Amino acid sequence: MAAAETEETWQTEEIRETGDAHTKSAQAEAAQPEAAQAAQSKPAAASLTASLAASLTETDVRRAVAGARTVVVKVGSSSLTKPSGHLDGGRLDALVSALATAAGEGARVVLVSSGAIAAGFGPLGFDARPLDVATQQAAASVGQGLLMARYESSFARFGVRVGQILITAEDTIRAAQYRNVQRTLGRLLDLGVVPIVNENDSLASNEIRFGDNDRLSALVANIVRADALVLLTDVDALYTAPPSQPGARRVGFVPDVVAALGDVTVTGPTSGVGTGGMVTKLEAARVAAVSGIPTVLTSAVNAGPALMGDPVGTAFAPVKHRGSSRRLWIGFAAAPRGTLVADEGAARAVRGGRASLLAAGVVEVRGEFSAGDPVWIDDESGAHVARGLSGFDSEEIPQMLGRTSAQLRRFLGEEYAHPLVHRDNLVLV
Ligand SMILES: Nc1ncnc2c1ncn2[C@@H]1O[C@H](COP(=O)(O)OP(=O)(O)O)[C@@H](O)[C@H]1O
Ligand SMILES: N[C@@H](CCC(=O)OP(=O)(O)O)C(=O)O
Repeated sequence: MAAAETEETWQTEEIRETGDAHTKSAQAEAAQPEAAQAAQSKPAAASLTASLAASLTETDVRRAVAGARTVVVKVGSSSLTKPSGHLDGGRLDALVSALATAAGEGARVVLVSSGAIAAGFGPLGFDARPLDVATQQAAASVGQGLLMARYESSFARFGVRVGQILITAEDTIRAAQYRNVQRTLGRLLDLGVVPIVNENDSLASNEIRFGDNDRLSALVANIVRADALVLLTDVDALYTAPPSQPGARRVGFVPDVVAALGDVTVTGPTSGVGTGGMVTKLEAARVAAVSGIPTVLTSAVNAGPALMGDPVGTAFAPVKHRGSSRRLWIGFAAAPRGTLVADEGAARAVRGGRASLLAAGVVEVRGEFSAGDPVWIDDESGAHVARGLSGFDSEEIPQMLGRTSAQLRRFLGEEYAHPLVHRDNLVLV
């Protein structure tokens, strides 16, 4: 690696408000007339800025990781597999040794493991990672089984049991299914099992999928209320530019990942088997940071030292505030399926962070979606205001537009007298 020697630390500048509405409390009054909503809405910016003030030092972050009661560790395909499309058992065993040691010391460990596709294409006779979705899904189906078999035997060396959890974005954005995932993960941890999580690649449809396990790991960290997130990859740390570029400097500590995003050059995967590259790892660190979770990013061979709090890789400070975990899922988990266009008053009320989106303030519906699907809420100029879960199927909505709750009740029935998007189901963007 041509990375240079100088270690760099970003100083915390004034924290910018970046549209991280996922951190904003939108516990709001029930839907009200627009004027009342606007009058009661308090600007969230001041409290948001205060809550985003990152104040932890690198030592604090390292200590938090070492002392984490619950830790989520994500490992990438390139750290577990060979370019030929087969598992690299030796590297997998080394990772498991580090995780089992942490578990043996009392940590509740969740492993988010990539590698299903990368471990499956070789046994299927392909020379390189397949490009078409159907073959990727077939490879994942084969590779996931191989991966779990190897994890089971490797953890068994330490008397540790593992459990497989395959998640689709679709399974988890709805409240009931989200709680189901949360409950299963919690119970596995209570039973002393190491849950091994991956996206359900064989079944996830392309339109609605995480696509990368970096973001998934941050969301899982949120769902299990982890105390730390460790991202393991094939590079020892974050650099100011892709490490192959001359002059790239290693970054030891990032006090404010939001500000840092503008200061580093990152690219997608370079390994041929990874999917998101450094772009999605920074996104994961950002999601973790706004969830109040410290993150360390380093290479898989550094898993043990990272978990012990040694100064390896890059440490990312969290912000103080821990947002609602379910809101994060709404904000990050899935691509919106359609759009509800809000009029000026409704857009203002929603932006205020305290209002549901009522049919009375919606002028247009676009796209085809079902109740519970994620949708954009746009203003009339086309700017995104929020993401939310629709309360109705798209085909039901046109007859509701512009009508008050009383009119909806009278003309369409009680079941229609509800917000199109309830305030608990939306996040500002
Ligand atoms: N600024 C950067 N600092 C460090 N690595 C970077 C940067 N920009 C791009 N990368 C690349 O990101 C790669 C890791 O991403 P990826 O291949 O998706 O790994 P994984 O399979 O572990 O998810 C590294 O090998 C590195 O080449
Ligand atoms: N879910 C996919 C991996 C997706 C992914 O994020 O891969 P990577 O960039 O290697 O962490 C698989 O198991 O093949």
